[in-house]
Amino acid sequence: MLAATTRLTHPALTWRRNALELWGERGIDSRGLFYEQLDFNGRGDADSRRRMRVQARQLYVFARAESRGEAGAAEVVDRGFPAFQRFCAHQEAGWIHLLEADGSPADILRDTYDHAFVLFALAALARTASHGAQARALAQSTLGWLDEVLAHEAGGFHEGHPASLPRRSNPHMHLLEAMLAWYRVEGDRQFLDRANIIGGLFEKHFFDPAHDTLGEHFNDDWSVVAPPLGDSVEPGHHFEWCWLLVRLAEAGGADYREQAARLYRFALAHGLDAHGFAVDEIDRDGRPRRMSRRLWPQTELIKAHVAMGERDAAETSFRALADTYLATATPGLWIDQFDAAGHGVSPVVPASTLYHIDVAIDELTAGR
Ligand SMILES: O=P(O)(O)OC[C@H]1O[C@@H](O)[C@@H](O)[C@@H](O)[C@@H]1O
Repeated sequence: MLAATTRLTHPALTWRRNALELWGERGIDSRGLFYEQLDFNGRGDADSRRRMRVQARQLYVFARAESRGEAGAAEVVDRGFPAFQRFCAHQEAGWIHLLEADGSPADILRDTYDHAFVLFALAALARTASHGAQARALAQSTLGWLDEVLAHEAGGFHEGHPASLPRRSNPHMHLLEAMLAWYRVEGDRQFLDRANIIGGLFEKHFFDPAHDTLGEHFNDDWSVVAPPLGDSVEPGHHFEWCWLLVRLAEAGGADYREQAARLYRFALAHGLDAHGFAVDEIDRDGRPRRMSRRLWPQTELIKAHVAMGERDAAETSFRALADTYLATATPGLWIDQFDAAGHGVSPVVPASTLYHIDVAIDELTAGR
């Protein structure tokens, strides 16, 4: 049974403990592989294929919980980390994209976005007592392989190996997140340098100063692809980049806080619905496209509020999130998606909801 050993002063911490208890008990199978999803009664789906990125995200969450001293988390990590290495490692190098339910490889694509989450999880594992050395060694080989095989001659990284188009800003955003996490753990300048390089890509290619928007999809040479992909704006990504760019500057890296504020303001002005929830997609003129609203853009909204120093707004957004997205049947479950009319449309709870909520709660409660 997972139980908090710290005092729970913010309601968000109680909700996180509920989530950790549930996912720690029900969200991992006898082999140590995490389920993709639970149903609203908290039952895992043994027949689903398993995406590597979900395994990495769950490992991140439980490694962080172990470092905070939450009872039971270390056991989950002790089961999950060896299984991750056994099932997800590619036989040559890197990490495969997808597993069959029986654990055999279903897609051996090595995807850059996925690898960002491997590095992010390894940074959290590096802080644990028993897995630090192994996590450091794996991060070193993963980064080396990324540089060797996935680096693109026009800067940044290919989408994956084998390479595909369009290229996206999104994997680079999560690599920035991972490099900042490693810099926090090691204090080693190479990680800040890597984070700065991604910041440079943001400034040069991803940020559109004519619109104050973030580009999502690009050709090989970083030119923006044609609409509709080329002018798609995801408010959630505006908030997520805003948060990370502020953290980059605070870590002593390059300072893109002005652009971060412009992304934030654009998404606040055009990317929220009448209830203040972040919608899934608009265009670069601020016109609505997909007015559904997943959970993750809401967690990014909270992180961006915190990064911008808007504490009251962060608390208000978190309360609205809890009022609407917390599932009532089983404590610890969060609804993943509502349609434009406000009807819950996710029939199950994806495991990644735990990661999205966990990072937002860390930000909301830091220093409180
Ligand atoms: O669909 P899941 O796996 O929950 O991910 C949800 C979202 O996470 C965010 O951090 C971004 O990377 C998004 O591009 C992604 O769509």
